[in-house]
Amino acid sequence: MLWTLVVPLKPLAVAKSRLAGEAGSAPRPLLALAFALDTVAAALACRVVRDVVVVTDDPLAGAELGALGARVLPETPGPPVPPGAVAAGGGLNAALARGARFVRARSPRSAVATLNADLPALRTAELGRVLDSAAEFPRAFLPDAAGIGTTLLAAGPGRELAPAFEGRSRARHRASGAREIELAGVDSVRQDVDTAADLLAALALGVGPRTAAVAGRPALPGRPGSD
Ligand SMILES: Nc1nc2c(ncn2[C@@H]2O[C@H](COP(=O)(O)OP(=O)(O)OP(=O)(O)O)[C@@H](O)[C@H]2O)c(=O)[nH]1
Ligand SMILES: C=C(OP(=O)(O)O)C(=O)O
Repeated sequence: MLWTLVVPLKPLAVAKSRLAGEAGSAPRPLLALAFALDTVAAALACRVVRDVVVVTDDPLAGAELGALGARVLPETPGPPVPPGAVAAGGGLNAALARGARFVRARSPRSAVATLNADLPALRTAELGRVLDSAAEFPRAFLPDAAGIGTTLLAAGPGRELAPAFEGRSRARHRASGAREIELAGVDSVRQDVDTAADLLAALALGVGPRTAAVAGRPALPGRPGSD
């Protein structure tokens, strides 16, 4: 099964607020952008990913992610949000639902999965295994490394995504009837980065080249875009 991924991204100026003052000298918006670029580059290289739709109102991130090959959907309908202004938006679940509607309006039988934009260690082969596993169920999700949240929520053809992110979303997605994916060896798909400790864990797994450059660390060899 081939998937269209919907990747949500907050405006960089307000993204990754829990990293504020904790991630050494790297500016937080640059880290947030690097995480998103490494996440989307790895996703675009995945054999079972047909395309990637990024839902964001951030003009810089939109331009850079578009240049990688993602389709960029503004989160706020209407005229573009001026640089420096932060759109009101409807929050993460509204952005994801908007992305899923956009995909299904064009291709009603698409398999759709959300993927968080803060997975800088994401490995293409591990994402492929998670999506292959998700294809066995009408809806499925992958818990984050902390075991509290969710990094990926998938809906097969004809199924509503029904995203219930924010906070304790693992329990919410399970209660919604989505199947929890219990694969071993997919740490890079689970390792979201919210805190300085998460960033250290991602660096230990090996991050993509853009995060490595911003964080001042070597990139994981063999990652898309690393040289
Ligand atoms: N488009 C969009 N994406 C969002 C929104 N809220 C969160 N996200 C994205 O959803 C994913 C998971 O969000 P969080 O881990 O809470 O990331 P964050 O909001 O940047 O981090 P904190 O500021 O520390 O809460 C990341 O890819 C975020 O960029 C939103 O309102 N709109
Ligand atoms: C929004 C979520 O992520 P985080 O734990 O990164 O806030 C979530 O897992 O539902």
